Amino acid sequence: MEAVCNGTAADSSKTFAFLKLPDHHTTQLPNGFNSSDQFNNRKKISIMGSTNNSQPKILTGEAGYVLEDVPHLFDYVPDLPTYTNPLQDNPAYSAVKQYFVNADDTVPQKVVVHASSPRGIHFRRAGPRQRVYFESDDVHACIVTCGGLCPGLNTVIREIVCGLNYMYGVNRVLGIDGGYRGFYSRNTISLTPKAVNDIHKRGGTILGTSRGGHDTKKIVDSIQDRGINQVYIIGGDGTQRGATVIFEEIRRRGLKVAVVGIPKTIDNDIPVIDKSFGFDTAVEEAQRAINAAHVEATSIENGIGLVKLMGRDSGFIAMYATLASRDVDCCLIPESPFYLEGPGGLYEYIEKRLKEQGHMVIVTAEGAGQELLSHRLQPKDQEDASGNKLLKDVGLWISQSIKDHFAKEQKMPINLKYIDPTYMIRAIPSNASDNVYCTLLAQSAVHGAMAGYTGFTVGPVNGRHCYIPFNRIIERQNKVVITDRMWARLLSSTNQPSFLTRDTTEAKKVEEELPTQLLDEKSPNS
Ligand SMILES: Nc1ncnc2c1ncn2[C@@H]1O[C@H](COP(=O)(O)OP(=O)(O)O)[C@@H](O)[C@H]1O
Ligand SMILES: O=P(O)(O)OC[C@H]1O[C@](O)(COP(=O)(O)O)[C@@H](O)[C@@H]1O
Ligand SMILES: [Mg+2]
Repeated sequence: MEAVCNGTAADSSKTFAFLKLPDHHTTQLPNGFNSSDQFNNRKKISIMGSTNNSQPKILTGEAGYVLEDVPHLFDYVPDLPTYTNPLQDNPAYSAVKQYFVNADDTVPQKVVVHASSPRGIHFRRAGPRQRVYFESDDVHACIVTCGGLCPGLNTVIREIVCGLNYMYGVNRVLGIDGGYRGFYSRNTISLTPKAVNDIHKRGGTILGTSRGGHDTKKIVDSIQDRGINQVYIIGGDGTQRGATVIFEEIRRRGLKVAVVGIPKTIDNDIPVIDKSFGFDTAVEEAQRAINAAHVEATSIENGIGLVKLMGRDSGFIAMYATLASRDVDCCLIPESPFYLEGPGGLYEYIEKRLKEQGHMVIVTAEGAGQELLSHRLQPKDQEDASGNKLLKDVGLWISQSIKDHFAKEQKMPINLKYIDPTYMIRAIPSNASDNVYCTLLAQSAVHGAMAGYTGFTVGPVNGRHCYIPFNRIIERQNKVVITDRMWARLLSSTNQPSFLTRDTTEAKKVEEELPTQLLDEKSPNS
């Protein structure tokens, strides 16, 4: 490959721009975007952020244009050579009109606009670049999977290995065994296209996973000792937090190591991206549990089928599974507080439904109603090894509460069947659409690392894959907004009460708290 040496932030002319945008720090940044792969129309753009610390890298342009950019290796490694991208000689790409994404391509976060709207926040478009910052023979990549299982993990692993090999001729890829702690306490696995050929057909992760055990210093020591220069980290919100501190430590040490996050969350609680891999599969598989609950409920007098689905803080799986099924009479999610007793409560609704149709199906997300049972079942505030709050089993609690209520004064004989398919759902392989999605995620991740970007998570924003800075991924959780039309669609489909009637002050509080968070964002469920 032909090597060209670029100037870097360190040796560029020091132009500083001071700007203030809502929700971001005002910082100063040397105007170091002197790579051919950066903005060509640089004159129009002011830069905010910092190239050598962990402040967001924000560029602003005309008409309210804002680019929330991702770090690049040349931000802190001086005199980096670049190479021609081997993709241009790849037969698979020979018929493609434009191999490489335009260096100026960015993707808007907000697609619904008015004539007078500012252009708003954008992210750098993912894809292959004309020049790469690694020579194929020099790449030594590693892949790690952390957190809970999710359909599609093996597909992402497979496609990173195959993408690196088939597109960039990279032969050295290590699998880290058993999550973050595997960096320093376990053996590694050599990953070749042959070794990963069939793994997408299996659930789980061939690398193993774990919670807890994140020791940043030991992890980066291990990366440095092994000579790894591309780190692909697949995991949820906790994992992306871990990836952020690994990236910061790598930058502090001045290492030429690209750190790339691939978002994994079965319950879709990662913000900014359209949706996470495994989510479609989970919604589809949840139908089997809901169908079983429906069959049980309709086969017996006053049958109630209750299904608990994943979703600690975000009720997307429950909401979409309910909307997809049409057999569900009531969906309970963490974002929408509910109550049992009195007018407008769950008991009243159950009684009404049983009288009307003789059966009913209830779907609850695992995080729903936690405030109602916070003082029951388990001693309070237990955590898993990663520090996630352990939830009480809302399914068991609701089952018992409903049974007790209808048994009281022999009110009404009911037959309740409780189904918890959590681990059966998350252990299956991904479905066809998630498999395609995983391929795009993995290939976008590989293109980004080869192009020298680092400290980013990859994911689709309004259908286009983007490089999103870590801070945007970890700053908040994606949640169902119950004042959006999607939740209204659900309420009108199930005819369940909104549970906002008991106490108008409670209702008002919910309204005040929830809608504003997404006003400036694309709401994924609107
Ligand atoms: N704030 C954090 N800093 C560093 N590592 C973290 C942080 N939060 C979680 N982790 C690590 O990330 C890994 C996965 O986190 P976890 O919350 O269990 O799953 P998920 O990534 O699916 O949310 C664990 O090894 C955990 O130690
Ligand atoms: O029993 P485990 O392995 O801790 O996993 C249970 C948790 O994993 C999940 O499926 C996913 O959680 P993460 O996104 O944090 O991995 C949750 O819905 C559930 O509470
Ligand atoms: Mg998590």
